[in-house]
This record gives sequence, C-alpha cells and structure tokens, in this order.
Amino acid sequence: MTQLIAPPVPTTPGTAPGAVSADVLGGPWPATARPGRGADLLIGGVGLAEAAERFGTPLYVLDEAEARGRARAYRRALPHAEVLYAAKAFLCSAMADWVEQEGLGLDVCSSGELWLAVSAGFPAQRILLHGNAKSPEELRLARRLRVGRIVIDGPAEIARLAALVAADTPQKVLVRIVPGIAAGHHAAVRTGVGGQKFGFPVEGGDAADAIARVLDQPGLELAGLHCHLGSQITSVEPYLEAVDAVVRLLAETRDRHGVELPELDLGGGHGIRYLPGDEELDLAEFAVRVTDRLAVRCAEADLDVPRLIVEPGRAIAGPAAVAVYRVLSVKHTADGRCFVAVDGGMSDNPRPALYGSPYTVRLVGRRSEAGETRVDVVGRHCEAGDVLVRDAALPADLRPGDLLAMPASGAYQLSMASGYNLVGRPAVVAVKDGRARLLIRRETVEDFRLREVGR
Ligand SMILES: Cc1ncc(COP(=O)(O)O)c(C=O)c1O
Ligand SMILES: N[C@@H](CCCC[NH3+])C(=O)O
Repeated sequence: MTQLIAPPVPTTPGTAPGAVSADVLGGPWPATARPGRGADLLIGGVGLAEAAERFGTPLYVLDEAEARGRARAYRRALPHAEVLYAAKAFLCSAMADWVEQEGLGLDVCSSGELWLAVSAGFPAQRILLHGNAKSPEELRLARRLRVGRIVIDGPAEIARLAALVAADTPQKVLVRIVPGIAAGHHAAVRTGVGGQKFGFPVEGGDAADAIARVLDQPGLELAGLHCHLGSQITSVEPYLEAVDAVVRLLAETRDRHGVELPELDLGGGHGIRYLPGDEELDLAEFAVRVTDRLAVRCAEADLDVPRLIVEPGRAIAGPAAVAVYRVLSVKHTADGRCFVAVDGGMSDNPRPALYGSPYTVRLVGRRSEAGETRVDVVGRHCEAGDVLVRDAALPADLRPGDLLAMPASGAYQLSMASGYNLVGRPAVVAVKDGRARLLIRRETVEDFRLREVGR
C-alpha cells in the first residue's frame, strides 16, 4: 500500500490555495471529504485526482470509515434489532468484512452473492437469502452452507425448499408479504404494492395461504414475516404503516394457527442524499418511532413483541463511494447546449438512464476561475440516453483531461454495472487514513475475450 496524500491539509474552506469550496463538507459527500492541495478533494485522506492518476479512471473510491461508520450507526440506533446489510447495493470481500466486523448480518439474493460472502469468511448463520426466483441449485447451496434464514417469496418455493430439508434439521424461513403500501423513488422499485412480482399480497389472502402452507411443512421453521416496501424512502411514515400491517397479520396468524412468530423483518429502502439539499431517512427517528409503534401495536394485539430485522443497503454503501471520471470531450452546439462526455457512463452507473436518478458532480484536481455554466454530463456509450447528470453546474472552461467527482456512488452502480460496448467495469479503491488500496481491478478487454471459448 502506497501513501497517496497524507500531509496535513488545510480544512478551512476557501483559505487553502486551490481549495475546494465549503459545499463539499456535508450533503452527499462522505464525512471525510476535505479540500486538498491543488484543488484536489480528499476522501479518507486520499486525493481523488491523485488516486485517478495512480489507478486510472473511471474509478470508484470507497471510504472505509464512512461505510463502517454507517454500519455502526445502525447497530447503535437499533441495539435490539438485527441489522442485515443488503449486499445487492454493493458487495466485495472487503465490504463483507467491514459489515461483519461492525456486527451486521447480510442479506443476499443470489448464489453469487452468497458464495462471495461465505468465501470471504462471512458466517453463513448470519446470512439471509432472498429472491423471487431461487433456483433449486441456489436453495441447495443455501442449505449446504447452512444459511441462517431463507425468505419464501413464491408458492413453488415452499415445496421445493421443504423437499430439501429433513425434519430433524429444519430451515428457518420468513414469508415475504406485500402489505399494499406504495413507497420508493420509482415505480420499478416499489415492492410494497400489488401488481409486481415479489412476495404474497395480504389483500386477497395470498399471504395468509402461504403462511398456512409453510406452517404445514415440518422441515420449515416459520420464524416470521418479511416485507420490503421499496427503495430510497426518506420518510418514516410508510414503515409505521408497514408495522401496522404486519402486526395485524401476526395477530391473525396467532388466532388461526395458535403460533406467535418471533421475527418481523421490515426490509430496507432507507433513503440517502444524492444532491446537496436532499433529506435522508433519519435513522434515529426511524429507530425510535418504529420500535415504539411495534410495541404499541403488539400490546394492542396482545402479542409478544417480535424481534425487528432491517436490511439497509443503500444507506450503508451509497454515501461511502465517490466515482471519478475523466472528461474526454466537450461539445458546444449551435443551439447553446454543452455536452461534457466522460470515460464512463451507463455501463458503470445505469441509475440515471433507468430511473432518471439525480446526481451532482464537481471538478477536482484543477482550480477554475471561470464562472459556472449548465452542461449535460454524458457517458461514452452508444445511446443518447446515456446521460449521467443533466444541467450540471460546472466551470465554463471545462476541458478534456479534467476530472469530475460524483458522490453518493456506492450503491446500485457497480452492482448493476454491465459490459455494454465492452468498455469494462471500473476499478474500486478503498481509502482510509490517507492510504489507498486496490480492492477490485479494472475489467479489461482481455477479460471479455477470455470468456470466449469458441468461434
Ligand atoms: C428485500 C430487500 N431488502 C433490502 C433491500 C435494500 O434496499 P436499500 O438498498 O434501498 O436499503 C432491497 C432492495 O431494495 C430488497 O429488495
Ligand atoms: N436498483 C435500485 C434499487 C433496487 C433495490 C433492490 N430491491 C436503485 O438503484 O435505486
């Protein structure tokens, strides 16, 4: 590990030569963001521009302190709950280590995520397996590795899983229900309502039927109910409604079957800041109000309070990474538009193209005295929709070679990255205390070629 930038840096915004202005401190940037020398921006004590020189671009710079700090904050806010990091947001061995060391469990939704986590040494008993279409092989792997919980998401899975399980070594399961609550930043991620593929709707009785069928299987130990409303939710209210709905079903289950289920999993979906003025879900408020509401509703229904489980992904990984791109071209058109094309795009961050998700970017590594202008920051892919940031406010003298940094890039970017145009997925570097270490190397064209076994 080589030290990149470790000298003490002036942290008073505006006083350092080439300082990055104060707006990097807070908002969507990691808490370790500081102005660096030569208009660089330090994350975890490492200059983004210097990291870009050393590791190339596009580069994802992952702030270990931010990721760990966020995981720790969940443990502290919810000391009696189980917190499972949702690996789909971003997973690599280091991330698995960090959340494990901070006392979290893991939510995985494929044999790939499961295998990576267990290979990294993550204890399988602290892993929960999701998925609306788990293959027989995935279920077998989960059983072989002895994962702690499996979430039943569809009718076929009940018999499929039961067939794999001997009654003397039962599998702990949760049933995923759909409470009929609409929440989330885009229709594609709203899973708390009917008309989408996940879970068993409460309305109409599918959830109650699934519960009855699972209880009938001697090899399946029904530990509780699960629901996941959606993603990028910034208000606590939908979670309170979810508590109401799930407790109602827990009470009905007790009345019908005489069993009190000991666990209630509220899924994830906790929103973060993407833009400077954004609100994030207030974790302290979430913890207090959800815990209180659960206690009240259980008392009303004369139920023991089940153990709460939460599955935040974005809220832990999202704010921990900054993506760094190099400008390849600046195109001014006669109709007054400006397109700033960078060396990444929808293959490393499909979110703007998929959901119209907003982002902010800033110049790093060069001080500009030019005023701000509005530009579209676009990717390098063969689609007009490959736009990373529309109407970004950036210096008017932006030019090829400049570096742009995009915060809040830790979740659902690399985990949804593709091989489009054979550009290759970016490298990932962890930064901490002024040091940078390569976690994931850049994907090269040779990686694509090596998968070819015939012609
Ligand atoms: C079942 C389940 N749990 C947890 C998550 C994590 O969501 P987020 O990263 O928004 O917290 C998701 C994804 O939305 C999910 O589908
Ligand atoms: N990919 C979505 C989140 C989906 C989470 C999975 N259930 C996003 O980027 O917002």
